[in-house]
Amino acid sequence: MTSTFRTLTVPLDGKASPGGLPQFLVRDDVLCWSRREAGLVGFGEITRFTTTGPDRFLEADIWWRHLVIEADITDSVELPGTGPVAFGSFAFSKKSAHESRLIVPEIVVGFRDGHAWLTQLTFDDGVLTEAGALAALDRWLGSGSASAFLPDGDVPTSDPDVAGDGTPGAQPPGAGAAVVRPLPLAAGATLHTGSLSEEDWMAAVAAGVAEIRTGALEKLVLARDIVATVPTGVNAAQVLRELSARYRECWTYGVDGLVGATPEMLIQVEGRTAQARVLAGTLDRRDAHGQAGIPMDYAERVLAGSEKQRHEHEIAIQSLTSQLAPFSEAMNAHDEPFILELPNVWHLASDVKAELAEVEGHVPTCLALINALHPTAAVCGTPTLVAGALIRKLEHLDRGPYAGPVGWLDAAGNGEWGIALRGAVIEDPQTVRLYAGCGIVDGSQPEAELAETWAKFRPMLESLGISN
Ligand SMILES: C=C(O[C@H]1C=CC=C(C(=O)O)[C@@H]1O)C(=O)O
Repeated sequence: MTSTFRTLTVPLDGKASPGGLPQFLVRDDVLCWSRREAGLVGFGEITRFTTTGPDRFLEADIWWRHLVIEADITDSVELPGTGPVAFGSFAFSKKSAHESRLIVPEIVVGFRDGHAWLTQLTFDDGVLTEAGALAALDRWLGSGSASAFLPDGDVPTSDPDVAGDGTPGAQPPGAGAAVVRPLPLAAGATLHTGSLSEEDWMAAVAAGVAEIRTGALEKLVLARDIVATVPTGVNAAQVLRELSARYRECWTYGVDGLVGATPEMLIQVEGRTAQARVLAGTLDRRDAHGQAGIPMDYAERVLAGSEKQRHEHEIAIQSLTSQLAPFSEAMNAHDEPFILELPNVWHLASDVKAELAEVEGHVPTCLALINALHPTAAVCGTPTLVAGALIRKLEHLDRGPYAGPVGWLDAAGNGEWGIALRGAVIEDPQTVRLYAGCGIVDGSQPEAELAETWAKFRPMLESLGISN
């Protein structure tokens, strides 16, 4: 690649899009990071970096820094997420065959704090203009309406080469804004066993508990997969819209076939401030009759009042804060965890905030932090190496990107990276592999953990139109 990497960011009129970012989730191939009405949506791809192995985060960090250091950036908005941006997804395991990736889109639409913007990214020669960026957005949306988002209402002259060049399969931008209720059921969809049958997975949980009782480790997270076959084809854009409408406390992600809505923030970096949301401790909101009738005070008693759940949570916070400490000047975590209410489950949650320290004259980038933080006890266990080895022995599963970091980063090192939970990989247009796991400690019951995996599959099953 010899041409210069160039980007242009211009403001959009957020008010012209009252539905915010989910309105732009109109294509199955969008790159997505969204929470409530804010976030980033990417269209197209101008380059990508892929890698495997133990140094995947640092290799990606170096690649990205090299790319942006020479970039020609015009940015009149100047917020985290403006200018050059890459979306990424990383394998959970350093031994995984799955490729970790950073993808640089051609177009990004961003919303945050009442601001909206559009970025065009390119290696091509030629002048980047607001009109050209809007025309490119139109092309991805398959419409001629992007100019309605200009702050002053001007209708720019579109680039005649690209204007009106609707992309096959795209829907008009408004098409995805409304949430369809009740959820459409996918005709003929079926579910299949993944790597392990339910019985074999429960045996693995029992083996994990036995190992914990020997004192070899304190906590272990065991996951399993199931496969959904959807003969009518998976509508990824619809899945993303459903997840972002229903799981408003979560971060909805879509990167190269990996889709989901995670409640767990691995690390969010904005300038010198880093934040994380640590979860551990789960209670299904459905009662024995399948009704979501469990009251909050019951959840508080069972989660916050349970020694097992508190212990599991304590281990998760300890694992994050001890890894973050060397990069921080100051850190605060609430003494008491809070109850996070999601449509499917309750969680015991804690938010951690750190003021980042300069290391060798630089604030660490989000990928440098991820390199130190991943895998946390919430998805692996404690001690990490013992838990990791046991996961490989007991799960019989390459987790791929499940439970790995997923998110975005910008040229300044800002970014948001969740842990890819409550998600799935769209393996082909009719096949989706769903993943869910549970923290296992002394006292964990295999049947209860199996039931918990079904509660954690629920967001994806519902958004795919499969009821359980
Ligand atoms: C491993 C998963 O959840 C983790 C995050 C929150 C609560 C968890 C738990 O209570 O077991 C898990 O540690 C998953 O959703 O697949």
